[in-house]
Formats: sequence, structure tokens, C-alpha cells
Amino acid sequence: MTLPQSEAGLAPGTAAAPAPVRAGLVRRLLRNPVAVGCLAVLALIALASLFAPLLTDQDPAHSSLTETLAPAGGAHPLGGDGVGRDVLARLLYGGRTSLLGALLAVSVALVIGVPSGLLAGYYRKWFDAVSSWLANILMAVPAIVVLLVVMSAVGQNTYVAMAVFGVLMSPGVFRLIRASAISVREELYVDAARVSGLTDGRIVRRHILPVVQAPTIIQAAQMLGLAIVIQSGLEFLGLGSATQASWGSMLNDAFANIYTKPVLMLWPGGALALTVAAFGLLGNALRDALDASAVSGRRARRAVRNAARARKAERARKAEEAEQAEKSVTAVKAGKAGKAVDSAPAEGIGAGPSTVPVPVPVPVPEPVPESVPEPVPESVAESVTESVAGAESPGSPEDTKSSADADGARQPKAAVASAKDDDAPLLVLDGLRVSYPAEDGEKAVVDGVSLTVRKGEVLGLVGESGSGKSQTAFAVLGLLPPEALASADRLVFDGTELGRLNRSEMNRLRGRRIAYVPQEPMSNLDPSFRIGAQLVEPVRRHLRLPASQARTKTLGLLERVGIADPERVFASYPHQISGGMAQRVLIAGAVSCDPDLLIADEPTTALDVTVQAEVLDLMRSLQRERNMGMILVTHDFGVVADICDRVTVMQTGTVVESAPARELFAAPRHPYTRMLLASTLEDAEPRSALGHATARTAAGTMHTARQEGRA
Ligand SMILES: Nc1ncnc2c1ncn2[C@@H]1O[C@H](COP(=O)(O)OP(=O)(O)OP(=O)(O)O)[C@@H](O)[C@H]1O
Repeated sequence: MTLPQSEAGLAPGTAAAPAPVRAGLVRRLLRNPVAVGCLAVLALIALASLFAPLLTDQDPAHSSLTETLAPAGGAHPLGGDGVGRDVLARLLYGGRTSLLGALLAVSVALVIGVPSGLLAGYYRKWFDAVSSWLANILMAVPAIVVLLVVMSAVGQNTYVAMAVFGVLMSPGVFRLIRASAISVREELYVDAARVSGLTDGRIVRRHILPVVQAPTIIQAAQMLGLAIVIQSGLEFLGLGSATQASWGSMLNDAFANIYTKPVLMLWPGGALALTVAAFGLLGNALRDALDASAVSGRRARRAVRNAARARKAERARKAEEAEQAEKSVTAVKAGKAGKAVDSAPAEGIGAGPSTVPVPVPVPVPEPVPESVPEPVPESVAESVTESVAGAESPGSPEDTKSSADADGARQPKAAVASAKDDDAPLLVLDGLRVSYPAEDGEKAVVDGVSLTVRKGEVLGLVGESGSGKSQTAFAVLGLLPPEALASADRLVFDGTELGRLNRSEMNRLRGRRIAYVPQEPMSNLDPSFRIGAQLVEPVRRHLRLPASQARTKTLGLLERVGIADPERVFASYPHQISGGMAQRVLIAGAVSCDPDLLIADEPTTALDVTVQAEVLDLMRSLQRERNMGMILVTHDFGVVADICDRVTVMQTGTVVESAPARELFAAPRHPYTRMLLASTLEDAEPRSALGHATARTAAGTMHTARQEGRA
């Protein structure tokens, strides 16, 4: 079965009040005297052309030989042209032809270029390849030659020529829109929107169009000027309609009489120069106004990105410190006792820089016989067993059985009964394979991964960085990038084969029944929209609630996730809240439609240590009160011990071990699991002696403290 990939982005938010970055555009434009002047000139020209019959009673096409080159005055305020037609009437009516022709050309260019650019940039794949190829061909064609051919073929019809010119200009629009759409679709908040189940149409309207509208407006203003020049050029060459007044044909007539009456050049030439200059300058003013408007938006985006970067750098620093600490501890231990860590592949520890604080073993250790589990360092086994002792794991039947065997009479009956109630598998993933095109064929990043999640069960998906945890989660969500090649023997969610769902069916499922909490809260909120707007839209869409009820529900959710001032946060932009708050906001959004399955991809990694514990507590309590199934992607065994019922351990794209949390911590079977555990939950002494309070150590410590508190 081939799995669906993501072809676009999604977003948690939507139809909200536009951000202030756009609100001030008109005001800014009107504050610019050049823009006001240009608008006034263009308005004057447009009105004069529109109301030409009111401004002159002369027929622009009526020729009177007696009025040939008549001087200005009387019935002809601007005189007569070379064949005795009224110059003023031709100037006024000619404006119609020029403006309408230019508008037609630009409209055609936009109608072709905008949707195709959006589709190509948003969906990519074959449509992008084909449309880019066509655009390149069109751009290589010499426009003026094509127009000459068209006019000679279809007759002297200016509007047909302008429509063709619009087609020839459309590749420019296409490329502009496509590039903008590609850059926006890569944003995490667009992914977040998709996860929340918004349709592609809404995502495009809300997240892509606002970004492409500025360059489109500027481009349109410049194209209008260009179209008028090209059209007048054709008419000047005598290719326009003989009966239709136009500025180009006036220039043609004036040129023929340039020595006898040069002033005839002045009127059409002046009108053309004024109009083209006004469009050009207006385009510049619009660009300035949009740039200024976008500054605050860009600042907000930059602030969000900088914050994310800073957090990433901090994590990398901490990971490095942790690695150093572990190396030192390992060295000390090896020197002192030469035991425990010897069981871990020494060459793997600390191999290469890692962005997470889990040491990276390079070689895959051979599994040891299941019947003889290698002992974990005593202190580790004790501390972890203690840690998970309070967890009530529903577990899978096999897991529950083995767990019961392991724990014997200690297994509470209530827990067994509850395990039976929640026994139906919510998610079954079998034989997932994800690969990407590589120079030498394909590179598999997930290879045969299988897992099951039951209702009300928290499954921890653990492994080193790059082991394929996120790819597995994205495959379930149907959010793998378009270039991913994904297949699975089975991917069944609550009885529905996900691979068979079409795009809109998957959209309906995501956000409503399968929700997602991402790793980087800030990058998953669109900086241009208020938090409230971003939360309300999915609620309205999925639950079909009116705006006021959706707002009330959202405020209640914000309160539920521990936000002290929901009204303020509701009305805030993402850059106005902290990372911890942003994660709470995203958790509120994820549970807003009461999903059955919540996929959380390292939801605490980007957070401060103290906030991590609060967010984990919150997720656990939400999961329990809603009896949600949950996949928690993490590299942190402290987190696993805290809230997971079962654990699946991944290494280099494969599952090496899967067991109830209690069982796995008490007797890990695979050497890799033992190595991860040993490196994660060392006894605290050497670390505190070294003074490295890594997030992981702290999480483990806090977890132990909490468990002790519960005991
Ligand atoms: N678009 C892509 N093209 C090629 N390879 C990719 C792509 N996305 C991910 N990968 C590769 O897939 C592998 C698994 O990545 P994944 O993000 O699932 O790891 P992870 O276990 O979640 O790691 P982390 O904890 O660091 O997020 C990595 O080696 C990564 O480089």
C-alpha cells in the first residue's frame, strides 16, 4: 500500500482578522505624495476616458477633409488631425482603448499566472514540472514577433492582440507566484495548518495568498504600463483597428505630419508618458508601502525564527555538554570499575555531534538471546522500575500478559480490567517503509516499522536522532514530503485504512480525530495572525460551531491548558507569548476537537526544563481525561518513564524493541535499549559533581522526584 504524502501545507488557523501588517497599506499609500499624485493622474485619465461622450460631442472616427490639420479652437479645442478627425475626441476615446487593452492583457496574465503559480508552488510534482516547462518555452518566444503574427492572422483587433500579450506575460507572473508559494509552503506553520485538518483551499487563502499578494500587485502595476507601451507600439506601426481611436494610432498620424504640425505628437505622447509613468511610480510606491507594512510582520517572523534558532543552539550546547559529561562519567566508571557501560558499544558513544542529548551508537549491536537479558546497572534498573511503578499501563494483550508475568500478583485487577476495555487497537501500523531518492538509487530512512496504539494508551517512540521517529509519525499523519517514497503493509486507524483515503477525507481526519503537537511551538504558529484566530478556525471547521461558541470553547481550552490570562493570549500574536505558552496553545489546538489519537513529536524539546515538566503533566492529564491514544516521539527516557505505557525503540529506521514501559525499564532486551537507558539514567552523583544540569538529567530527576512525591 502506498501512503499519501503531503503535497501542501496546513495551518491551524484561519479566517481571522488580517494582521496589522496589511491594515495600514492604504493609509501608508495615501501618505505618500507621489502615490497620491499617480492615483490622481490615473483617476483623471480613467474618468476622462469613461465620460468622453460628456466631454465632447465629436465623433472620434468622423473624418472631414475640410478639417484636415485644423488649428485648435472652436469645435475642435485641440484641432484636427491629418485626415480631419477631432484630436480631443480621439484623445479621450483613445484612452479607453489603451486602458482597456492594458487591463485585458494584465487580467489574462494574472488569470493564467496566479492559479498556475499557486498550484505549481503548492502541490509541486508533475504539474510543477509541466507548467515550469511551458513557462520557459513561452518566455523564450519573442513577444513582438508573436503579436505581429497574431495581428496579421486575426485582423487588426487590438483586444485580441492584448489578450495574446497577456498570455505571453503570464510566465512572469507564474514564476513570481510559484517562488513565493514554494517558500511559504516550507514554513512549519503551514504544516501545522495541514495537521489541524484545514483544506488546501483554506491554507492557500489564509497562508499563501497573503504572501503572494504584495509582489503580485507590484508586478500588475508594472505590467499595466508595459502593456500600454506595447499596444501603442503596435498601433503606431499601423496594426491597430483603423476605426478605433487609440493613442498609438494618433501617434502614427502625428508622425506622418510631424513636420507640418508637430504639436499633434504632444497629445498622445503626453497621455502615454503620463499614464505609463503613473503606473510605474505607483508600483514603486506600492512596493514601499507593502515593504513598510511587511516590516513589522517580518520583524515578528524574524523574532520567532531567532527565538527558535536560539533554542536550537542552546539545545545543541546542552547536548554537547551532556555528551562531554557522559564521556567523563564513562571514563571515570571504566577506570574505576570497568563494568556496566562496557556492555554498551563504546565506539558509538558520543560519535559525531548530536542535536539531542542521547549518545549516538554507530554500529548496530547484535541482539542478545531473549532468555538471558543482560543486566542493566543496578542503580539504573532500580530507579527506572521505581519510576514507572505508578504508571497504569493498559498495554497490548501480549504486553499485558508479559507484564503480568513479570509483575505477578502485583498487577492490580482494575488495571487488567481497564486494559480489556481499551483493548481495541486504535492504530495499527505494519511494515512501514519510507525512503528518499538518493544519488545511488533510494535511501531508506524507515525500514519495516510496525507499531500499535490502543485507545487510552501512550506509546513512547524512542531512539537516537535520525532513527526515523518523526518520519514514522509523519507517515501516520500523511505529511511526508512529496519526494518521500512511502509504503506500508497496513496502516489502519480505528478500522479505516488510511492509505485508501483521498486528500479531503484525510483532511477531515487530521485535526479532528488525529491531532499533532509539534516540536517547535513558535515556528508552528503563523506570526501574521492572532493566536485566537489560529485556534478558532479548526474548531469552527471540524465542529461546525458558530464563531461565538468557537471563541468561548477556545478560551476555555486556553484556560484548561494552564494559561492564566486566556483573553490576552487569545488576542496576542505568536511573538508576544513565551515558548512554553506557545506549546500550551498548540496543545490546546491539538485537543480542541477531541481527537482519538494525539501524535506529539518531542513536544518538550524546545522548552525550558521547568516548563518541560509542566507541559508533560498537562499532556498526561489531558490524555487521561479524554482517554486519547498517544504517540509520544522522544529521545528522552525520563519523559518515557514519566508518561508512557509502552515503548517502541527505534534505531536507524528499524524497531529494535517494543515492550510495556515497566518491562522495558526493568529488563531491556536489546543492547541498544540498554545502552540508551544506561546513558540516560545514570546515578546522579557524577553528573552533579560535574555540574552539568542537562535538560535530560533534570527531567529524569524531576520525574524521580514526582514519582517519589506520588509514592
Ligand atoms: N526530506 C528528506 N529527504 C531525505 N532524507 C530525509 C528527509 N527528511 C528526513 N530525512 C532523513 O530521515 C532520517 C530520519 O529522520 P527523522 O526526522 O525521522 O529522525 P528522528 O528520529 O525523528 O530524529 P530527531 O530526533 O533528530 O528529530 C534522517 O536520517 C533524515 O536525514
